Amino acid sequence: MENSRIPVLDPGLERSHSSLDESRRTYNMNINVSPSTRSTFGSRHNSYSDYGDLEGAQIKSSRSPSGQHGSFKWSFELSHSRKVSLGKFGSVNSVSALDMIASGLDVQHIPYYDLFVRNLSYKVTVKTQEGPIRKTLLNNISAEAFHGQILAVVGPSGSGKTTFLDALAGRISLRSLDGAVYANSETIDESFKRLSGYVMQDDALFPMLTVRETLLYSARLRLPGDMSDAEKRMRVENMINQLGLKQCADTRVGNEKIRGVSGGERRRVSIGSDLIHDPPVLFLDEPTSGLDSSSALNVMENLQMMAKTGKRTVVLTIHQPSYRILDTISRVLVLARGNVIYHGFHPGLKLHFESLGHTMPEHVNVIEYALDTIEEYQRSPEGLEPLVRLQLANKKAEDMEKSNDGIHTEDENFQIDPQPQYATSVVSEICVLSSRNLRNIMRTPELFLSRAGMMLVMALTLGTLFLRVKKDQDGVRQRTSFISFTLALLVFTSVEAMGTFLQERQIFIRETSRGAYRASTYVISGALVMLPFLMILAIIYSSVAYFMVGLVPEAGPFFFFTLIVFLVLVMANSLVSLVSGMVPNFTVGNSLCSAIIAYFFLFSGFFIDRGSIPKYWIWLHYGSLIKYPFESLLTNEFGHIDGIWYDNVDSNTILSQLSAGKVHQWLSILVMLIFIVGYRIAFWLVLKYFTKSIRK
Ligand SMILES: Nc1ncnc2c1ncn2[C@@H]1O[C@H](COP(=O)(O)OP(=O)(O)OP(=O)(O)O)[C@@H](O)[C@H]1O
Repeated sequence: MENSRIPVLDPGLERSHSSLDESRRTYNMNINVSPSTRSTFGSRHNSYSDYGDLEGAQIKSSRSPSGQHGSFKWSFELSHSRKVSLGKFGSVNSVSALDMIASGLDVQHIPYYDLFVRNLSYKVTVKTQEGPIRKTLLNNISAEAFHGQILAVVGPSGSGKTTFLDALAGRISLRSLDGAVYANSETIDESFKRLSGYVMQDDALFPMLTVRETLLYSARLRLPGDMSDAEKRMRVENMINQLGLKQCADTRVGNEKIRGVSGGERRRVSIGSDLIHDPPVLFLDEPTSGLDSSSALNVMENLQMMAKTGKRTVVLTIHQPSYRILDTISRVLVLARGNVIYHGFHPGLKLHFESLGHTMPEHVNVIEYALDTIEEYQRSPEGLEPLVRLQLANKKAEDMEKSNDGIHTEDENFQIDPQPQYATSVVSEICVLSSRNLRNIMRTPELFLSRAGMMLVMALTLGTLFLRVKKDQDGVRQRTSFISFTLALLVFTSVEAMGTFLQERQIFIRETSRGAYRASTYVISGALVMLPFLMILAIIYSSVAYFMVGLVPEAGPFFFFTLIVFLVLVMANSLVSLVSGMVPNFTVGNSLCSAIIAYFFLFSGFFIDRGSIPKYWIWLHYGSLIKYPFESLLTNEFGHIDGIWYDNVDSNTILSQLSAGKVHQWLSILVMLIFIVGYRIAFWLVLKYFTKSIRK
């Protein structure tokens, strides 16, 4: 992308007088506007107050020079304290801010970002029957989005609305884009991504959490670690009020299967959880899709209010906005097949099309009319060409006018604030994510209880099949089979854990794409939360099966057996998590996991002893996650029962026949721990580098 700096206009403003009148709680300023600056006031900004963007004070009088130079007065009344917040608007504000500080005001700067898109193009390579071709998804787009306003991107289906939004939101690799996107005067980069929020079309939320809990977890992850929990809770309550969610604050979010809040409310929860950290720029992909007209209007009014009061820049895509929704939108960008058809205030659309000889019927929604006209052109032999040409001609005239007036809308004085990569520390992320995981598990006890029930049934089944084994040749075979089937059942029944991650994947992508937390803390918290549950499962299985079968009746071997069962469950869970990070859906994941586990079994040493495995397959024997628990459990059993078993065969002989000798049990545990850590690291790498929503 182009990285040139944009030239900036010397504001040419001079202050001739300023004062703070404590008794009347007013602040006054006289400003002289030089001839070279006048048109700045006449075009983009309507009055000096637009530069001020005051919060904590009420503008009393602000006389706009409206394209004239000369002197004008500006004053405001303090509402509560001496504290006022100013927008970041270049040297104009720097002059006034310094002046206000000198007069005794406590001036804060709020970061505002205006977006300037310049000649943005995006092409992808598409495979066709005739071979690969380059398809243009965005063609030379220029547009602006200002703080405090909503820019709505409209157009027929497939016109490139989502692609445009993705390009602005940093969801398309910058290397693949031609042209430039500036936030104030800086080209956007990773840092900009972190100060913007992105609300996807699908509401990826945890169905079992309530609205308040969802927003609170989002606040704890996205707001700075040094902010107190009470402040975070207050922010959540404000957000609930702002979004009109008070009625359903303690209702579960729900989804298609679980009864929860309404579609419109869910949409607002999504918006709230991406806005809780108060990003100055917000992108929303079809925030009103799937909503009835009143919910859609409600969402848009909330967004308009947020844009205005929080001075946020809102860019969203929308399909056919109603009359009332149009009132909430400041400017529109009409796209068709990746081209700009119109950019500006929506009432201007009528005039725009009239210049081509069309007449807009009375009482017709201007956007609907525009979309219908575009459809007509798309179907006509000349295609969109006349519309694109008209827009280019208008833009050229507009640019000329601006350059004659010496207007440069971008300002070099304000740059993107350096953003910390993550809001909170690793430890805090682990705590919040673990707490959220735990709450989700507790809210779905049936999942754990069914797994525990399955363990019990498995233990009883194997327990009765191998009931009270003897110390003879049959007993050796039965013990070996019991250990082997135990491992098979433990590992195969772990595959069901895959569903959890696959369900959460969209949430993970949504949250991490805006830097809510690290992939590593997600992996660690996921593993930590599972440990107590897996331990309970291991205890249930061991305490029933071990004594029914009649394995070594000593405490040491029993606890060792339980420990191995636990580690096998953890190992299988880690493997399944890794596979779930790599596959597109449960069916593929299930088949892949089953195939991997079957291979691990085949090469574990139970079916084919190590000596009989061909050399070129031996790596699979050592890579098998079953081999180590299998050998250590055999040693645990036969190593503790001395004496002759049958026909002069003792424990050592049995062990060497089964698994080439007694293994060092603690070494096996170490290897199992290495497997667990290895799978988790691989899972983290997959999440970090491959589970991204960035388009190339
Ligand atoms: N990776 C891609 N490869 C090829 N074509 C693509 C790719 N991504 C998007 N497109 C095409 O680009 C065009 C614009 O897609 P986009 O999703 O931006 O449209 P849209 O205006 O948001 O559509 P809708 O209103 O239906 O959501 C479509 O024709 C789409 O098929």
